[in-house]
Amino acid sequence: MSTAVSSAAFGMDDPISLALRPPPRETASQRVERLKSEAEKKKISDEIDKRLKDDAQRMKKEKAGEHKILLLGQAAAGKTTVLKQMRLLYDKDAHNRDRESWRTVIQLNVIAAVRTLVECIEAAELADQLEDNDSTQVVGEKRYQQESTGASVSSPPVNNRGLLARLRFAPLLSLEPVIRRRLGAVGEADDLSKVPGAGPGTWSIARSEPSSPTGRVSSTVLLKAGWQERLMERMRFSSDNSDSRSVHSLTGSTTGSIKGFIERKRSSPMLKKAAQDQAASHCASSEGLDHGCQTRTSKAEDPSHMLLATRDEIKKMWNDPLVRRLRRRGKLDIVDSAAYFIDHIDRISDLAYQPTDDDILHARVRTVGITDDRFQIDKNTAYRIYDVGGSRNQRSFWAPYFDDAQAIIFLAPISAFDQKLIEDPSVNRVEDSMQLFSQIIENPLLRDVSLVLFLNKIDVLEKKLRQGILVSDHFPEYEGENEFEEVWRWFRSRFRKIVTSKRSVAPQRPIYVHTTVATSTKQIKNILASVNDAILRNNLKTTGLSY
Ligand SMILES: Nc1nc2c(ncn2[C@@H]2O[C@H](COP(=O)(O)OP(=O)(O)OP(=O)(O)O)[C@@H](O)[C@H]2O)c(=O)[nH]1
Ligand SMILES: [Mg+2]
Repeated sequence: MSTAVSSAAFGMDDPISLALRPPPRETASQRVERLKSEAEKKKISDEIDKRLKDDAQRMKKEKAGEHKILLLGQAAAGKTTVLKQMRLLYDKDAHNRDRESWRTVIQLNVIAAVRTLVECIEAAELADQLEDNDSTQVVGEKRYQQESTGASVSSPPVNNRGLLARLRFAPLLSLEPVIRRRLGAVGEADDLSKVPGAGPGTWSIARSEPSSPTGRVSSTVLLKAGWQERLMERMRFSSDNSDSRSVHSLTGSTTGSIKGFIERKRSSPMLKKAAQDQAASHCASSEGLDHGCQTRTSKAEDPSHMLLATRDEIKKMWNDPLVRRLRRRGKLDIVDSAAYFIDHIDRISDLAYQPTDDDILHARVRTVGITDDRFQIDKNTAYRIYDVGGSRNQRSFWAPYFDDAQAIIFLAPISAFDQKLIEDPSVNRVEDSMQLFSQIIENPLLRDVSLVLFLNKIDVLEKKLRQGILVSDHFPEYEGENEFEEVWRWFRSRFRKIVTSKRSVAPQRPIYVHTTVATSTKQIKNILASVNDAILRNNLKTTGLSY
């Protein structure tokens, strides 16, 4: 359909060449106009060619029984968890092959959870101290008055629980960057173009990803697609070479950081004693130490040994009255799976620990870029699943994958009603989910795509409501009881309203809504079976909304 026909291909007096020949005595401005119009026609022609090619490809795939499904939703919505479920259900061999690599991620998840707990204790104490300072000012004024009358007032006690916890867990926490490096993790603010294997183009926008607005290191780990293969490769390499040099340099820095920390805390006799006790017990707990901490063996940088040595302390901290209070009030800024892993710390810290299927489903790795997996569902059907990174700076990479999709599974974690986006702390996470869902259903490219909405993490929602966290504190327009069934029905009605308001975009498009716990294999298995039916039947254009 191209209009740029070469005169070498045809004689100058054939009909096409004659039609394309510039008019005689063409002026300069006419020539510009003509070329512009030709370029315009070529662009339209190319678009039609591409459309025809895409349609042909799509028909070929459909004929081969392959269905393209996109997993969409904000960060931590549960997209990768659904993908893991699919792997567990439809490709058990691949799931089992990956098992070992999840062990390291789970250990990192636990260590990051411990760090977050320590930070939360410190923050809570700081807030208490600031409050105390305010009252000290009042006390000071009173003291002045009382001193003048001969009475005395003692200053309020300073609590050091946070500092003690940081000290106690310093050896364990110092492993976090080591494991992140070992996994090839990408930092929140890292230049993704430097990630091994990251190509240009789709990665460029991700470079501007800001660090957490709180200034804290993210508790989740950012890994690029293919991390499992790379990790297994590295593990094989290190077991072949048992690189003692890197072990020593790493443990050197671990020891250095503990010593530096102890030095800085020398001013407090109570902390000094605790630090010395802790350093001594840490040395004692790392077997094979012939010459004290100076010549630590690799066990000091082995997360398994470190978790084993500190598991009772972790349990103690988890059950500390302050932490319990923060947990009860929903003030613990910790990932959803942290509680699961700490509850299973005895098993996870066992030296022979092997992750179970449930552990793998709870492990948290943030997706960067887009992953593409193929599952053979039965003899005639295959799924090609695209799992995307959900944070805001990743969303611009989704559009090229919309082209020939047949179904979208959109995940909205309604348990996040009391949380803000990491990327923008002024935005409520459920509001963001609704906005994103709205953008997806009004996208003309997705007019013919079956939509399946998972209102996810309802187990977490139920727990939060039981803890007394009020929906109306975050959605003042909510007037119902703070009761599970009423709350999830209300959120579902909010999403339904979005569908109704955008109905004109695709009046016949089927949309299914499920309340889900993505970590529950039994539930997801049933729901995926119905998703499968919906895609295969493909006769829902007449059904309209179906809840
Ligand atoms: N309790 C509970 N945890 C869930 C549920 N769904 C997912 N999770 C956990 O939530 C965390 C985040 O889930 P992911 O599947 O990694 O989230 P994602 O949507 O892929 O996030 P990005 O990759 O950052 O876009 C993981 O630790 C999951 O185990 C759920 O229904 N209930
Ligand atoms: Mg993911």
